[in-house]
Amino acid sequence: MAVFTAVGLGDLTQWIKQFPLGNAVALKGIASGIENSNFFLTTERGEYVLTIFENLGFDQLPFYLKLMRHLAERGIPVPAPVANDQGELVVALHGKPASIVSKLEGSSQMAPQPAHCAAVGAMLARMHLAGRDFPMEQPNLRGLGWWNETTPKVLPFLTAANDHLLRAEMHFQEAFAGSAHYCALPHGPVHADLFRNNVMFVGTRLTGFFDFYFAGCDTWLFDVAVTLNDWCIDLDTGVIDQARARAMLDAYHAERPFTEDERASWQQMLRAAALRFWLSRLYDLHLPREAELLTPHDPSHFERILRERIATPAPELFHG
Ligand SMILES: Nc1ncnc2c1ncn2[C@@H]1O[C@H](COP(=O)(O)OP(=O)(O)O)[C@@H](O)[C@H]1O
Ligand SMILES: N[C@@H](CCOP(=O)(O)O)C(=O)O
Repeated sequence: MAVFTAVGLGDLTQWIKQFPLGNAVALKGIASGIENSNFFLTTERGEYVLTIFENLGFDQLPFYLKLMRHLAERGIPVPAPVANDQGELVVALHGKPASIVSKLEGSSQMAPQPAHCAAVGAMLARMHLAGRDFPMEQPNLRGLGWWNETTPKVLPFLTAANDHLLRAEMHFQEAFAGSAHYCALPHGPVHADLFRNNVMFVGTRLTGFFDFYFAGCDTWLFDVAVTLNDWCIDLDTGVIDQARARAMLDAYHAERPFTEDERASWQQMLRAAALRFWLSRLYDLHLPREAELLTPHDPSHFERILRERIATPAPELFHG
């Protein structure tokens, strides 16, 4: 159950009038999701998703919603936020920030084939390019600074072997972040959490990216690494599936060619992307906040991926 704030159709009768959507005619809570209260909302104008944000505040939300609007206006299939009569994308509902976005068609593809991975790679590259002229700046709030803050908080819960792994990897990533190759990486707005459950498909047709609430400005390669570490692996072992990885990387490269600095940074970035989710899962498991993570994700999944990325050479980022 992921409706933390109860809302009924009656609550929307007056509230919805500030939006150019006509009357609300149906509202249904969405059971999946772990962070916010989400509802499918039908109005006289169509199908939408109403989200009440349980953890993010009014100050933080404009970055995410304006980024989604920016991308939608440039033809990237992402939920388009609906502005109210004051031009606001975030408005209060039951005292919490809320927004209405367009509903994407399709469903998540949890057993992707190379064709799905190619579609995700191509769209990710198009999304990066479309974000180049987005004027707002917000760092990736789950970047190196957060890793440095979080590491000492989770270390007391770790085995000796994992304590060693985390300290050693943090050391390695600090050095990587200071390298000349890293400093030359192309960057801009990134999704930063483009897992299988955050993309919609109808068959092999990609119909949308959603859940932009970890987005921020970071290297594009980090986004590729996060995405590949979820879409192109054997989930039991963390080992990269070569066919799916090749399909994703080649499709990305065809839309936005990778650079030599990215090639030189690829293995390190796959490790960084694994570390990021190992750390957040450790944090959420051992130091949970209220109204979050009803069932914490398993940190050992990303510990396994990190060990695997350290031990095994990465597939070539691009040929030639
Ligand atoms: N714009 C959208 N269009 C269609 N379905 C959506 C949309 N946004 C969310 N959903 C549905 O709601 C579910 C929960 O959304 P999600 O963003 O993952 O929630 P949370 O932020 O709470 O984790 C998704 O799995 C998806 O099925
Ligand atoms: N993808 C992250 C958790 C974020 O959850 P989401 O439902 O908001 O995508 C993980 O797997 O740790």
